[in-house]
Amino acid sequence: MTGIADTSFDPVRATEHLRFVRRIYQMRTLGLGTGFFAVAGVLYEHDASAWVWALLFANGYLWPPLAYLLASRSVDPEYAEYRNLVIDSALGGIWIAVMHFNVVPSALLAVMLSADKISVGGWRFFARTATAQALTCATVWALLGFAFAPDSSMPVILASLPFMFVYPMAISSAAYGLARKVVRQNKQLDQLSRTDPLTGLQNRLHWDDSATATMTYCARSSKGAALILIDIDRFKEINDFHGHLVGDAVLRRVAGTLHEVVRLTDTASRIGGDEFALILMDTGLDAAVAIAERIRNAVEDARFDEAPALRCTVSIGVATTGPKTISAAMWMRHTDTALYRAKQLGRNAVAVAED
Ligand SMILES: Nc1nc2c(ncn2[C@@H]2O[C@H](COP(=O)(O)OP(=O)(O)OP(=O)(O)O)[C@@H](O)[C@H]2O)c(=O)[nH]1
Repeated sequence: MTGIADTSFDPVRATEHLRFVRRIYQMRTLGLGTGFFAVAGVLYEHDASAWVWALLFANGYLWPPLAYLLASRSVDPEYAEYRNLVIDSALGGIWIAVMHFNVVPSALLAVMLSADKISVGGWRFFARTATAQALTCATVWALLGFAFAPDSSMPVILASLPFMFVYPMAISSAAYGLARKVVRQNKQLDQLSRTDPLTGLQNRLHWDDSATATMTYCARSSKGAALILIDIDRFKEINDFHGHLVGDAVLRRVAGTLHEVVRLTDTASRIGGDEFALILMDTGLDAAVAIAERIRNAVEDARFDEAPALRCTVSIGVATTGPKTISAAMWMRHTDTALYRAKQLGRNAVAVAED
């Protein structure tokens, strides 16, 4: 802790805060717009003076746009909006006292002003706003000589109905929208955490899950799958001679070749620096070797604008699931041995795991 406030501008957070201000503006417009009628029913019965009506009108229809302007133009829109929410509660407290605690609209005001605070800032924020509400309510109640008339007439109840129905629906709909957003963002995060940023293929994490899931599926369905391990030959030399940017282009080209051969049910992953894995579902050894040869040929034929003289090859090991591969780790080891043999054969070769 340096004790110095962090004043740096974060555009992503600023956009989030403005979105929050807009969301609250919509909720406030709806809540106060319908809440106006709940209070108006009581004011009508009390034969309230013109200035009280003017204040109610200002609170119901002028305060929402004013609060929006104040928050959206503030240096710290989020902080300003939280302050506006406290003001909402304080104003609500005033109206409860002005209504002499007429039970239906007063209870509605108290409940709605509590529910939206909890949904926005949790119980601690609710405690702050409830305190503000209680203070203004007590002050105005004292100024009005502790007037107390809790009975609600039918017209007052009817005038409260729009607020009673519309506002909770809006709060629920906003909460549902936020929950869906969280689910969507979690999916995106999961996708990102499983993707190799350089090649767009699945990363090692996903490969481990896919290999295990494939083994389970094969054991249950008595179907087979093939695993192809691909390693770029002398990749270190490519990096050393042409530079890492060209090395990256080679990695992307090999990944592009894998993208071209996979079907929806297959999985292509980058599982190491220059090592790739392909799981082919429902595929026998011959078909897997044919695909491995296609990959080997495609990489051999590849040319690179960044390094026209560069020729690149891959060594490939192939193994299918079978009695010897009772776990994903064993399947991997089996295929790795085949890949090692392909390297021993002089590289740019495809080798099959021995039974
Ligand atoms: N450009 C680039 N290079 C990487 C990346 N990740 C790992 N490498 C490099 O990949 C190289 C892998 O080299 P080795 O494992 O020695 O293998 P090799 O040179 O291909 O040798 P053989 O496999 O025996 O043919 C290392 O030099 C790593 O620095 C990457 O994301 N980009």
